[in-house]
Amino acid sequence: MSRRVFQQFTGHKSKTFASVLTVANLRSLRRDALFAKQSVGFVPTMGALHEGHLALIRQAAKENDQVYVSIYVNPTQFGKNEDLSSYPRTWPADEIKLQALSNEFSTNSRFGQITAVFMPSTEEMYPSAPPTSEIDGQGSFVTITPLSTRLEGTSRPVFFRGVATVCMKLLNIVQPEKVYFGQKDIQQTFVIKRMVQDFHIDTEVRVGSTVREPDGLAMSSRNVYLGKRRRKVALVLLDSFKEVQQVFARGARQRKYLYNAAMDKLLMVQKQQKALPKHQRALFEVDYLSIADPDTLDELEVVTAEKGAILSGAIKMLPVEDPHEGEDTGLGGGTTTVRLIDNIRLDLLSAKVGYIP
Ligand SMILES: Nc1ncnc2c1ncn2[C@@H]1O[C@H](COP(=O)(O)OP(=O)(O)OP(=O)(O)O)[C@@H](O)[C@H]1O
Ligand SMILES: CC(C)(CO)[C@@H](O)C(=O)[O-]
Ligand code: BAL
Repeated sequence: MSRRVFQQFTGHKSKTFASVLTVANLRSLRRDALFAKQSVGFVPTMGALHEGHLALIRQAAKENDQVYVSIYVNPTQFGKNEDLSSYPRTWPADEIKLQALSNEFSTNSRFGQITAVFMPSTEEMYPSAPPTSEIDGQGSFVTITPLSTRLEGTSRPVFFRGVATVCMKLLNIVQPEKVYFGQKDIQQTFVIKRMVQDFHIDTEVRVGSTVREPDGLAMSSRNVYLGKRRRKVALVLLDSFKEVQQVFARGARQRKYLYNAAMDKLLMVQKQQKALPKHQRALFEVDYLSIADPDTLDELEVVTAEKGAILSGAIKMLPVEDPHEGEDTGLGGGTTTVRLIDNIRLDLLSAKVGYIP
């Protein structure tokens, strides 16, 4: 929807943001901001915007004069058999959400303005060579090891190389005072912080809390693939974290007790689902469960009450079996495996009241 049509549709007088396609144009805007002594906060995304993204943009607008958002589905972070081609691309809906936010900010002097939405082409982002997703592919890459090789990196071996590479490019282009990432992708925040530190990038990394659906499921652009049946079972990962919170609140500190509390829950629900007829069940596989140091993301053998831990994991919701006529199987008809990640901060205070931080 064009901006004019949007205004007619909503009756709002919109504050305009520039949709920027090239590095040169983005840099020119950035120079204007610098000369005007306006601070810039930057929110990188892959689009298909939801409340998680909007919360990061709100945080950026509270802390900066100007907000730049990027929408770019970065090919190098997708493995060869991952969902690059089917990743949701929803620009008209994204534009409406950004415009609504922009209007909200323009009526409140405590908020900065969304100034630019950067939507580069792949030729613009990878100027000298076509991007590759091969593990041993050639190209100009940023690798942050060993952090990138564990947890998410085990299942997605090129993922963090792609993320670090594209974020390095984006940070070089935007040069924001602050850059915003979501806690939902916790390992990504560690990789980016390490990159910023090790390459002396002049920006502050800010991490926004995970935004959840009313029942607790972490919002994710990929949730649209789930459909009703898998959506119900998808909560099992968070439920397994709640089991860990309970045993931690009761005094368990050793990894094996904490780990087993989560795993028992996951295996129990898996068994229940397997026992159901094919047309009713939603099967899933556990990819990993991690209980890690909140400062380093190294796995912990013992979790102390003082320090706590980051509890994270990933499950794969397998394709919907025997869908019945008219069943809501989600975008893609239930044929795709949907990989879900989540994490919580495990600490005594929140464990005692079962709060999900
Ligand atoms: N539920 C959420 N709460 C807070 N931040 C989020 C949430 N979901 C995503 N983000 C953050 O938004 C930024 C852009 O993420 P991205 O565009 O990949 O969306 P996504 O929902 O994570 O999609 P995906 O399905 O690929 O996981 C990242 O910093 C990510 O951590
Ligand atoms: C940070 C990011 C935009 C890089 O492509 C992506 O990994 C994401 O959306 O989390
Ligand atoms: N939110 C992380 C982007 C990805 O899963 O590819």
